[in-house]
Amino acid sequence: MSVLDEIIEGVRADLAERQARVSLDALKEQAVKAPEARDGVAALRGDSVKVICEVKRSSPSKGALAAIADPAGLAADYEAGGAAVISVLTEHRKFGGSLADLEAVRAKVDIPVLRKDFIVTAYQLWEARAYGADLVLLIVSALDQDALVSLIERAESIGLTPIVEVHDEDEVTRAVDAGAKIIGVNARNLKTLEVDRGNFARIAPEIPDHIVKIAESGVRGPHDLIAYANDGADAVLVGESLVTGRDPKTAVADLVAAGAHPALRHGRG
Ligand SMILES: O=C(O)c1ccccc1NCC(=O)[C@H](O)[C@H](O)COP(=O)(O)O
Repeated sequence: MSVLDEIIEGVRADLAERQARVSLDALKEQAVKAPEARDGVAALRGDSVKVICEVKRSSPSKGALAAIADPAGLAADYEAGGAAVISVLTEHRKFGGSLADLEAVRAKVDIPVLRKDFIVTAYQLWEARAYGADLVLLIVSALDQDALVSLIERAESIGLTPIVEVHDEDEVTRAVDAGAKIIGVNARNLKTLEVDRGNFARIAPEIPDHIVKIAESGVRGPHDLIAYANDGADAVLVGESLVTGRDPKTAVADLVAAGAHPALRHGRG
């Protein structure tokens, strides 16, 4: 069984437990009362390379990264540093996250918030909206094509912006065919956990111009952002280097400043 399969097995078990406790109708009622969704596409477009900053306590590849007792406080630091979007890992078993983290972060910041999880059912989309998410991650390799198409449509119909994650050219084709407006290319192979920053450069040319392109994983500092930007990234998604560093606000500000450099502006916006 691959790491991704193992994660999804745990996600499905936890999901079954939540579904037994909270009906879909109750979630829908909660979602109706949630603050209106913020525009995820608008937040990720523009002249500069945008920075998505992640609240990440642990990971299958690295184990414990940071305790993060106050996820909302960390998100506020990210926002003060100039983050465009906050990503909150809500998966619990491997990443130590929760829907409570998502809710607390969304209540604290004024920028869009991504529910980063392993979404396999529409119930999780309603959960995302009920707890305040503006964007959700949909991982192509975790879904068959019918499920991908239907989850993108459902997400958009309830006000969520889907980020569709790919790892190779075939998955780009599937994401584009399914109607993705934002595609994230993950440098981390979810089967081997190896990070290959060259993955973005190989795959990005296959993504049509009108689609927002995010380079996910492996950003250690401004030099990696610049490399991804030169290969066509509109945004980068950064977790580990921010949660393990000493000063997240300054680290984000450094990335944002690098992303705003006029030399990166060609062809963007
Ligand atoms: O981070 C992992 O080890 C991991 C393993 C299996 C599935 C997903 C995983 N991470 C999710 C992510 O995509 C990253 O958290 C995100 O792109 C940030 O990456 P990084 O800056 O390298 O922490």
